Amino acid sequence: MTGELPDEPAWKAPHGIPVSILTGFLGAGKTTLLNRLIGDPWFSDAALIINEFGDVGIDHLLVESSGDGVIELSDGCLCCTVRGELVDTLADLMDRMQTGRIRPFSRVVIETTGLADPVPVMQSVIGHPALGQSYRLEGLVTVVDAVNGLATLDAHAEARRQVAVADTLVVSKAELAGSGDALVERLEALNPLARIVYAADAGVTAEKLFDTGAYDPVAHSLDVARWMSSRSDHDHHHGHHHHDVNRHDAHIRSDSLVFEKPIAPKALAMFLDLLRSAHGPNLLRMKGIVKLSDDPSRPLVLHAVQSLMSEPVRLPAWPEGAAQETRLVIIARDMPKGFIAELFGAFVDEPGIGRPDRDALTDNPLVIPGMPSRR
Ligand SMILES: Nc1nc2c(ncn2[C@@H]2O[C@H](COP(=O)(O)OP(=O)(O)OP(=O)(O)O)[C@@H](O)[C@H]2O)c(=O)[nH]1
Repeated sequence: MTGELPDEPAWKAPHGIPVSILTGFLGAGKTTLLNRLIGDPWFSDAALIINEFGDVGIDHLLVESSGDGVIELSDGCLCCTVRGELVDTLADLMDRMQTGRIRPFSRVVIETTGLADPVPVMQSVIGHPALGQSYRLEGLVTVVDAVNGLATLDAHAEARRQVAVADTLVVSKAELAGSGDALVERLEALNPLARIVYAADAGVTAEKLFDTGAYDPVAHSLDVARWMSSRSDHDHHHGHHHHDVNRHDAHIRSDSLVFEKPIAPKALAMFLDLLRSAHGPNLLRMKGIVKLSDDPSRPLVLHAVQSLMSEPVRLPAWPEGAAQETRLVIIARDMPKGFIAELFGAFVDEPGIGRPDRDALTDNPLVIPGMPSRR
């Protein structure tokens, strides 16, 4: 779970119960959205973790309490509140399921409070040694209010982070806001990885919202092709000018790269180690699909939140319609322009003028102790 690359190029299916996180600033419309979706059959084998029962207004759905604060809704969804640390709640749910005290669930949705920084929540899922065996991070959904969204993004760093690290952005209250173009443009600039949907769109079902297919792009219809294509290409061709549109967003930047030649697994491992040790705290989100030299027909999918990387998944084949080349998109704070391409180039390409060379980088005395450099 700490991001070791698999030694064997075997197909590796994702494991663990998928955990989706729903966030959004105060009053953005998280509860309204959950209320609409909770009747979906998708929720019947889910466990929903919320902050307070009152928040979700599910009273009409309550049937029975299985004791100690886990309740079962009439459609089967299990519901509980966070008590103490989130990791304890997740561990407790798993324990109860395994000991037969609550009915089995096959997915988890966590609604965070409006002011929460979602990164520690995500890290508590993928960074926890024991929980990481039982759960995997499926994705982060952030609700943004079309009426107040721009002002909220201006005023609150937490709101910008919620947008910057999301897999999916849901625009609520669009019917009250006229053209939401300025908001959408701002969201795209803050996070070119995310797909943007409208809360009022009837096509937005629980399954479509929460199952990102992040780790299984062959079975799902193509999260990878989407996040690696349209808007990151746009980003390429147009440089980064729209990152400077708003001074508040100036230090959150995305950087992406495309690389055609297959990459040696070792070179990739070194690149990732160095990226995380040198840039971990500022790295908000990374997604990538990598063409490895051991078997270029089976790409590796990478996901990271800050310095924590989910276990990489080796796909059996390239997603249909996706170009068969390595693509990495990184969203980071205070990242020098072109940093990723420079660093990547040092590991996979010939070192060039103005590009740090591999030996110099791996000898860097500033590399965090304990981070293997695998020379
Ligand atoms: N018109 C309209 N109103 C909405 C929409 N979504 C939410 N609202 C309203 O916005 C207000 C806040 O919505 P909530 O769903 O409670 O927001 P929340 O994000 O759960 O709020 P907190 O729990 O306080 O963080 C409520 O009055 C909702 O009725 C929407 O899509 N359209």
